[in-house]
Amino acid sequence: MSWGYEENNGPDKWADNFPIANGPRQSPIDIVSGASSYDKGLKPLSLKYDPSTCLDILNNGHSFQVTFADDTDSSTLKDGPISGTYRLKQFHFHWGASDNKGSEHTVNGTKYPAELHLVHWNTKYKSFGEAASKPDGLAVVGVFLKIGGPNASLQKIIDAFKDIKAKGQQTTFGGFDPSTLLPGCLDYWTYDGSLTTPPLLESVTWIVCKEPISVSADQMAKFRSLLFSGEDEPECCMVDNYRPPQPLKGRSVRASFQ
Ligand SMILES: COc1cccc(N2C=Cc3cc(S(N)(=O)=O)sc3S2(=O)=O)c1
Ligand SMILES: [Zn+2]
Repeated sequence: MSWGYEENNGPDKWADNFPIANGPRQSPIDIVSGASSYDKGLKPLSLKYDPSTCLDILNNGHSFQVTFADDTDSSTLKDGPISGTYRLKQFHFHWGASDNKGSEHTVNGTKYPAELHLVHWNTKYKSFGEAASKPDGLAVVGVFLKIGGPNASLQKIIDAFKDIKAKGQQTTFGGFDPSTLLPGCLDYWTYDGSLTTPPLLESVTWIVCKEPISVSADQMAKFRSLLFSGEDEPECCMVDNYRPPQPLKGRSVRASFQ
């Protein structure tokens, strides 16, 4: 039985096969804004994405992800809390069965209906796979989604859902610019954490944007039409694919803004 988000294989069971689930720097966390400390040494994020590096969109049975060519420095994250150059590998989302839950990080206990993760790896390592096991190997930019007007950029992604409804389905997805998914203000919180799904590796510098982007209720309903299940299996809607907040265990959360 592989990991998932059901009662019998969900977040409370992951430690059985992935003991790091109870480690010292697990993600996500609840961000208590009043407890975060403004760090004037934090630089603004430098995100430079090249739409021509966008390759395909895949339903991996846990979420859907858009994958990028990462053999050059065409799509990168620099500055912010990190040093060096991190390359964009993929982005994906987590969301709820209803609009009152779905995000992984929470802010003062508030859950958003969804959360976008843009996954980058440190080019001081030879490959994504090698970087994923290093304490400074990955940097994930998290962006909250809140219910509001329809999001034209998200609609391009939603239009591809018909080709990736079931687990394992994939289709080409080119020319998409992920910077169109970023909020206007790039103020962020940052802390040392982990992957929020197995293998739960403690290799992530988290960069969580304070400002959410909008998604309409109808667009959120389209996310919930995707399936965890494969095309030959009983249909199981892809919803509530989020891990709840984990213990802070003494970590500090820094803010790039006052
Ligand atoms: C060898 O390490 C590998 C190899 C291939 C894929 C992965 N990944 C698995 C889970 C996972 C969870 C992420 S999240 N929700 O914290 O942003 S990002 C991510 S991943 O790095 O794509 C790790
Ligand atoms: Zn994620």
